[in-house]
Amino acid sequence: TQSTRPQRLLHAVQKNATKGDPRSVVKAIDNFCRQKEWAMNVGDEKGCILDSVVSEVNPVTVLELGTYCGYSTVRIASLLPPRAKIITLEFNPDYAKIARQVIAWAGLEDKIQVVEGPSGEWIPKMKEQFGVKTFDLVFLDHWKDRYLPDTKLLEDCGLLRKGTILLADNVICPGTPDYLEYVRNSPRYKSQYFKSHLEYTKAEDGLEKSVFLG
Ligand SMILES: CCCNc1ncnc2c1ncn2[C@@H]1O[C@H](/C=C/CNC(=O)c2cc(-c3ccc(F)cc3)cc(O)c2O)[C@H](C)[C@H]1O
Ligand SMILES: [Mg+2]
Repeated sequence: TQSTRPQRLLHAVQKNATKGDPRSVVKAIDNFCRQKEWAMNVGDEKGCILDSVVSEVNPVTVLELGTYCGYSTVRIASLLPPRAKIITLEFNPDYAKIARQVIAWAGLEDKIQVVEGPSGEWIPKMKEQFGVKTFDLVFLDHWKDRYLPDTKLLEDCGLLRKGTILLADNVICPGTPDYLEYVRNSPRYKSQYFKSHLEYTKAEDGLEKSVFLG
């Protein structure tokens, strides 16, 4: 039977990346997407902005919405201090399966918890199921029309604290207009746009970094 693109991406990692070396996993995926098949990873250009935000925040508890193949999960986890953790939500079991294998190849299983299921169900359970008090950093990269409802859900569940950083991918392409309007106009956020390009292309895209003010 025909393989899927995520399966081919995983094989490229297993073929070209060094087991236990997260940055070589990131490189192998970027090379695969540049040379073989485009895939919707945050990519190397926006990835550098992601790296700088993660390094600046130095988070202990991270939430990622939308794991896909685990590219940004590995990229973030590779920069986390020893006891820090990232919980990543993925509701498609096939993608979750691929992501777990990419994460295993990077040797980052101890820092990453892949949770299978929809964000709407799991966000309200974060405290009781995973002992999360609040998140230091949230990376939004799932369906674009879910950024706003899930942000409001995070607020309502008390999972954001004064200073929590929300970092959102694709605010230009494909675009998240309702989310942008909210974080840029709400008195509860201080928002900043990082202009970049859609992964592996010359099209404009960017990341929106928003600080929750409490
Ligand atoms: C109701 C469930 C919500 N809760 C959920 N809970 C858990 N997991 C969820 C939820 N909603 C979705 N997911 C998972 O997250 C992933 C979804 C990722 C979506 N990403 C894009 O659509 C995109 C498109 C382009 C793009 C740009 C230009 C183009 F021409 C083509 C494509 C670029 C980009 O960087 C992009 O990130 C994964 C596929 C999906 O199973
Ligand atoms: Mg994206």
